[in-house]
Amino acid sequence: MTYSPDPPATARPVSSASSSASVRMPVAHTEGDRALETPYLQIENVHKRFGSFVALRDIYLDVYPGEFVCLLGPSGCGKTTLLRIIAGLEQQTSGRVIQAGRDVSSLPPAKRDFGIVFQSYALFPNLTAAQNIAYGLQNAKMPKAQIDARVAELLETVGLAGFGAKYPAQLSGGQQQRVALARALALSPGLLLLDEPLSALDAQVRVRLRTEIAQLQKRLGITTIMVTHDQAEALAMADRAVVMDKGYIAQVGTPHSIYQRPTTPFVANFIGVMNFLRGVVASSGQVRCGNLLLDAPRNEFDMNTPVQIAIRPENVKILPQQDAFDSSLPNVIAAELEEVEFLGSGYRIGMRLEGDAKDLITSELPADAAELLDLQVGAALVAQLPPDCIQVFAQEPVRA
Ligand SMILES: Nc1ncnc2c1ncn2[C@@H]1O[C@H](COP(=O)(O)OP(=O)(O)OP(=O)(O)O)[C@@H](O)[C@H]1O
Repeated sequence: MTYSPDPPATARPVSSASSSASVRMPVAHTEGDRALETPYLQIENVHKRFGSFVALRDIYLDVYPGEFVCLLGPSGCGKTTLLRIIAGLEQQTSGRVIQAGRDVSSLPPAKRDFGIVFQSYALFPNLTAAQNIAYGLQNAKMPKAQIDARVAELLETVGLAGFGAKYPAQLSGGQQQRVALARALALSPGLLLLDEPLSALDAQVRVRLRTEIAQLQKRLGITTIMVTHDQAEALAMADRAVVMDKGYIAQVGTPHSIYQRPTTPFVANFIGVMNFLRGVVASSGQVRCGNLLLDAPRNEFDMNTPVQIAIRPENVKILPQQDAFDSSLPNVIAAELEEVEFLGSGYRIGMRLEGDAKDLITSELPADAAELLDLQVGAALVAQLPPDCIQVFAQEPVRA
């Protein structure tokens, strides 16, 4: 599945309930060619309250056949609640869930068409791997010979051929999660729901399994929605990520577009690392941060509007000392090295800008570039903030 890197976003209507909330914008739901397709799953204006607490508001989302969508956001933003509503494990306060053209909004989970994997494996401890996988097939009254063949096929699919007779306690966390995945796929559901399926695993298994799940999902072509709070996981696995904040959708897009063009400081700060510098608009293409006048992309803000400019650490360049005097280069600034962190493949450094802004700016450097520099704390550095790598946002609190 391919998406254009800079797709035209289509917007869905904002409900009357949301029109009063100026921070909530119509959200982009589909990208590129997919906007012309019929969605497999449609979330229409879903709201969820627990008592007086609003857990979800104005949720519109279209998920396309075969798509892998990640619901991503900080703890408590509502991603699990949304997944549970899609499964029918939680009832929305209002709004509709349409799957394969069928309104499933009020159907119990058993009447819906999905397989689900939870964070906590949730296997029956007294059943073998094969029996766990066979469980739903037996309930569906499939003949035994067919069940045996299907279980063998599923064990093979999840890389556990030969492990069918083992009990959960005899399997590693990663293997148990593969069994849970095979069980979720057993009845060939139309939709696969994954609720933080990797978060209980150690880092290495987690990375291996995420690649395997993503490959399997593509091979099977099964429409998949995964909840995660791990942005690296979402960026690595998803066709599209849905970034949520405090019960609403902050941005939907390909991992690439969300990383490169976050639409709010919250998204910019949540996905990857972002430097922010506060300032005021000096002209449509310039922002003044303290005594620094920085070139920035043209923006729509009025003169003197308080704004913040954002730039990713990997885009902050460290220049040779002599370039400090090269007036043809834009946004060259003097800084003092304050922190050095070795990342393995390179270094992350923190620099205090000279002048009255005194902000701390982070830069990431490949090891070979860093080795040419004097990375002693207190060293004078010359940094550059390339204007085409800068985004200008309204000044609002950065929430993370
Ligand atoms: N049954 C419930 N009763 C009351 N409040 C609830 C209930 N379930 C969830 N909430 C609240 O709704 C909000 C969203 O919860 P949810 O579990 O969807 O968040 P999340 O984004 O999945 O967070 P986490 O990553 O920590 O699991 C939270 O503030 C949570 O406390």
